[in-house]
Amino acid sequence: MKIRVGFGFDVHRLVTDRELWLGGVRLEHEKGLLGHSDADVLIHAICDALLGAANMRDIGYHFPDTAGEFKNIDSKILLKKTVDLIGSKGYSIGNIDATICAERPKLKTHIPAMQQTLSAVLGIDEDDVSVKATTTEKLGFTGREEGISAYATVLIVKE
Ligand SMILES: Nc1ccn([C@@H]2O[C@H](COP(=O)(O)O)[C@@H](O)[C@H]2O)c(=O)n1
Ligand SMILES: C[C@@]1(CO)OP(=O)(O)OP(=O)(O)OC[C@H]1O
Repeated sequence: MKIRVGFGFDVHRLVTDRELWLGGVRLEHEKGLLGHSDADVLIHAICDALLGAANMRDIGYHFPDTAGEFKNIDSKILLKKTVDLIGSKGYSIGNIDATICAERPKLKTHIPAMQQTLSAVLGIDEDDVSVKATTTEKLGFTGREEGISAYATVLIVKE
């Protein structure tokens, strides 16, 4: 059995007049994340972690932000495509551990919905998808609520 680890990181800017999508879940907030897609920063970090683990470049390589087909796309679709990409190299997902850095909104009550949504798209147990949240204690761009960042670590396996 081959076991590989991967790491992903992403940032998107918070702006008015955009929906806020995190972990495949739409949250009520006065601002949303700006991007070519729905800008789901958590899903993008997970996609990059999965692609990195399989040594298959990154999200922008497979889904360029210059392509009309990805404009405002639901990032859950990109996540499913990413699972299929690593599957084409024989890999399946062991587990995922991720952290969202956001001053606001409070995310703790939404974490179970994110875990449920992500595990369904990924085709793995909810117990294998960990999502955590932290503020950055009002420091930096996340602390000033200019943006939200996310980090993800994954383990993938090939029998
Ligand atoms: N957007 C967020 C940020 C944090 N949480 C929860 O609060 C806990 C404490 O956060 P600190 O940044 O002050 O350490 C954190 O462990 C999360 O449980 C949250 O729900 N939403
Ligand atoms: C997802 C893609 C594609 O719609 O666009 P964005 O939503 O701008 O997100 P980013 O994290 O910059 O990653 C790559 C992209 O090509």
